[in-house]
Amino acid sequence: MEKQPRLLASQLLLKNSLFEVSLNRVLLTWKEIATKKKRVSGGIHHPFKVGTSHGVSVSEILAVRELDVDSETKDDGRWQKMPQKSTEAYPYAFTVSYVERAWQHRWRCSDVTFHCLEGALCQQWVQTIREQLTALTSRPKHLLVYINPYGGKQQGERIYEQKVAPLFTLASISTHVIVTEHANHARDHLRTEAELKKYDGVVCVGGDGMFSEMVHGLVSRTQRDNGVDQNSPEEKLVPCTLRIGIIPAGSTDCICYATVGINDPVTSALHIIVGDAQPMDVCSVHHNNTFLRYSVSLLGYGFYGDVLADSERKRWMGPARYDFSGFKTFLTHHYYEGTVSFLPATDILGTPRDKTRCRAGCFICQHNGQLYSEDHQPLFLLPEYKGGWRVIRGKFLAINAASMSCACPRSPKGLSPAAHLADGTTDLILVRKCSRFNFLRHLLRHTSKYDQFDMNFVEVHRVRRFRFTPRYCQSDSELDLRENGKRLFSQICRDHPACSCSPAYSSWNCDGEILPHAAIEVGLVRIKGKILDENLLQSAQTGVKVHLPFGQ
Ligand SMILES: Nc1ncnc2c1ncn2[C@@H]1O[C@H](COP(=O)(O)OP(=O)(O)OP(=O)(O)O)[C@@H](O)[C@H]1O
Repeated sequence: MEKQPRLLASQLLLKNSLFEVSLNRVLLTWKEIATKKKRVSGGIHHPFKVGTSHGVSVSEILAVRELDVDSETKDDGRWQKMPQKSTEAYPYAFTVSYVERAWQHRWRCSDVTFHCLEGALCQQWVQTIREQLTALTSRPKHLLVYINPYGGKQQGERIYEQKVAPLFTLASISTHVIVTEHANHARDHLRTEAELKKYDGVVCVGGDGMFSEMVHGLVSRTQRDNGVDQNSPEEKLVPCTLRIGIIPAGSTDCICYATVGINDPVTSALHIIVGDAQPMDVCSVHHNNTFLRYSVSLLGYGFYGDVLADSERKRWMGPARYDFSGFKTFLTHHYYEGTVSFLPATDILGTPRDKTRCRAGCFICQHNGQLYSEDHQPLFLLPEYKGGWRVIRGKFLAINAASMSCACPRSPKGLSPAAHLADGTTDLILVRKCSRFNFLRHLLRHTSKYDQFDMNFVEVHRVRRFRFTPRYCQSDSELDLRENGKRLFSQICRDHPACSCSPAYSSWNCDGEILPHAAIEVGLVRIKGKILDENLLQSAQTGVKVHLPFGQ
């Protein structure tokens, strides 16, 4: 790495020991100076070992502030440490708040306070560090925050006020906070009223449903402002300029978990503050050339659709409704007949069953993503688009399209562990009709180290587009009259699951929302941002810049 010129270097006091503190454009470092008389005065324990160098990347410094040493040590009646002689000799101090990487992808805010001999030196340090922070252009300064007070355990407001707002204040981020009053409040506000030019990003405090509202609001607004028709699957979408941050406060928070590696509001807030971003693939779902929804994680028909439909009727149960409905749906063991057509992604690196895992700076995403950059020819001109469709008819317990691993705390490797966040594909998983026992084996493998695709009734394809048509209709609106009797009968069966007959239709679970149509066509659009976090793909921010939708 190129050696950076030093901006400042001084000997400063830290926890009663002298440190050589140095700053360049990239790093703030401090190293204890080994002297015979190591301690300047009386000994308190400190965690820094002599001679060990400590460093924090400038991009992970949250704030710097001058400290009023007098007020820090004056007697206000509360318990406090005895004033140290050393701080009398070094009466000026500044504190640097920075990101500390804790365990399991968890980030925490840490402080380090340096004491100086002179006030001018202290101010110089504060000013120089502030200048470096101001130069970081990817950091947000003004955020629009939506809180769902009813998501998850209904703790959204408390989580924001107690854990997130103080960090935004520390980092000098101004916020406009809206507590939603009804479902789709955030989506509609973003789509119509929000003065987006005033903000550097939008943040949702809630679960996957709230994130989905933000995606729909922002993407729709951008297309409308630019005169783009979302109903046409061939239409090239205009990129959004704002990013979306997620503070997890929902029931499953699958998107946060899959992108950050952990569901922790403080970690997510810190990722937002330092301006991390992660590109994401987005599926657009159409029915008869009418746009229905976007999906960023799971599109599930059959099992996951039925679980959602049942759990929505049991919202009063809280997060436990998913367990209850999951168990109930497993017992009903309904399968659905239909035709799945899909366009395999043949020009890409990686397969759904390889051992790769998407990480920040993922090579596969970068390589495959090149295909979708604006500099390349439209996808529908690629040879594979001409007649490359495959068709599978059958009886399915589940049809799932995973645009990301869909990892969550219950299934840490996810529905499709090797799926990529931003490679322009989705993993289509078909689970054919099988015994309850085999289906249970398949489901349990999501929570174990065993391959959930290594079963003869399961197949997985990495695809660019797919369609599904249920057996009993050409399309939902062109129902075959002869089948009407079956549909009616199936509805009765659905209402009375003791009957062993399977209903004709399931619902699509689109990122936790029910879709009103069974017959759908799915293509991918691209939401693009940039990746700054080096350890993992994980970052709380999603750079919302939509690129190519796929054409036929
Ligand atoms: N004020 C509100 N009142 C009622 N519903 C709301 C309100 N604000 C948002 N919603 C809706 O609540 C639904 C669920 O919200 P959210 O995703 O935040 O929590 P969750 O469903 O518990 O979590 P997850 O989606 O992660 O399982 C969303 O679809 C959203 O549209």
